[in-house]
Amino acid sequence: MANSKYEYVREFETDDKLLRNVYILVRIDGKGFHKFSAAHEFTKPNDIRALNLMNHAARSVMHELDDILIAFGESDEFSFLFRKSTDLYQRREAKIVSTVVSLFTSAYVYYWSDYFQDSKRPLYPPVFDGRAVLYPSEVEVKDYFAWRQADTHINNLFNTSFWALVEKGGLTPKAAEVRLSGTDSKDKNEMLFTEFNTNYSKLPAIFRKGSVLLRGSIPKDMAKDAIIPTLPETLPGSTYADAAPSTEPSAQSDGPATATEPEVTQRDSGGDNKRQYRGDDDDNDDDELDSDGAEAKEDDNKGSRKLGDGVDEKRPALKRIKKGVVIEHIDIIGEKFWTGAGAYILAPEKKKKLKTKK
Ligand SMILES: Nc1nc2c(ncn2[C@@H]2O[C@H](COP(=O)(O)OP(=O)(O)OP(=O)(O)O)[C@@H](O)[C@H]2O)c(=O)[nH]1
Ligand SMILES: [Mg+2]
Repeated sequence: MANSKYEYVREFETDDKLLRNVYILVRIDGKGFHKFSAAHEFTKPNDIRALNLMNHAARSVMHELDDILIAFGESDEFSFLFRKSTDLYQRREAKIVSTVVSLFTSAYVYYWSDYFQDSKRPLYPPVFDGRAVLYPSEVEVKDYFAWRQADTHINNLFNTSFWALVEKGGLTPKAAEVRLSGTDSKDKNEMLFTEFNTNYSKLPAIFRKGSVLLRGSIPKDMAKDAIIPTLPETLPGSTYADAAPSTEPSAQSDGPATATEPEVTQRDSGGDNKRQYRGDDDDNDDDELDSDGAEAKEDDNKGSRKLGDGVDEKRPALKRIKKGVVIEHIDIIGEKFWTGAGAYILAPEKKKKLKTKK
């Protein structure tokens, strides 16, 4: 296009390239989801439809952007970690963040009715914001994800306790808050177990641990936009303690166990965390191949992670697999994850010619 006299305005654009050779973490968060969740009658404290929809939208982002290594989601937020060497959009911050946010939001709306089956679309357009943070080393990356999962644990235990007191115990929101003030994790576990017959460690792992999206093996015939299977036992109307037990091997069979939870304790002082919601409502992997171009094949499940909620032993053997995005609800706090399922994330990067998308 020929230059025009107006073109000088381009000089006002600033360079927003992110530093090279450091991890790029993009976190998106729902705007005003306190209101959005109330307007759409999300079940409390966790709505499995909403969580699965978030996971679906995040999976769409990972399908589109190959350089995302792992994503972690809870509540109305998702974090995406890009490989250190990514050259996506020449590392221009605005393009990276806006693409992630836009893709996530459009997928959230696009797939809405697959999860909220009684409505065609949300009552109003949901909004997500986004930011990019740079992390120089593995230490910060591990601590970042530990921070988010600890947040999930703290908030979910609080919310589960709070709503048990309100919905089952008949307390007012204010009284429930007072009751929980000054309690730690152990106190809340004990209260749930003795007063509400709820073993917290047996609640579905998706609620307690959030969702971890990894690059892994999925069934050959699984479509890119496959609907994420719901935990049927958590629907409908089962807001907390009635939900079916998690089948993790580490879950304990009786007693108010805390052993499977990350080592985080927080004494509640009454209201410093917005995610602890207190009910004041009145105010392209489809044909992805291995690097050598061959379709991956396995005789059984050995050596591959499986899709789903960690209930591996109940799943049929995957005769034919391909690479895709696997959704797990596992501990990412601690070395076990980073040397096991997540080992590929921080492994030295293979030298390869990076694609540059514009
Ligand atoms: N009932 C219910 N509410 C949820 C669920 N997931 C998220 N929410 C709501 O979404 C909120 C997310 O927390 P925040 O991101 O801190 O709150 P926000 O209203 O989105 O505020 P901003 O992010 O600052 O715009 C929670 O406090 C809940 O009100 C869910 O599964 N069930
Ligand atoms: Mg929010």
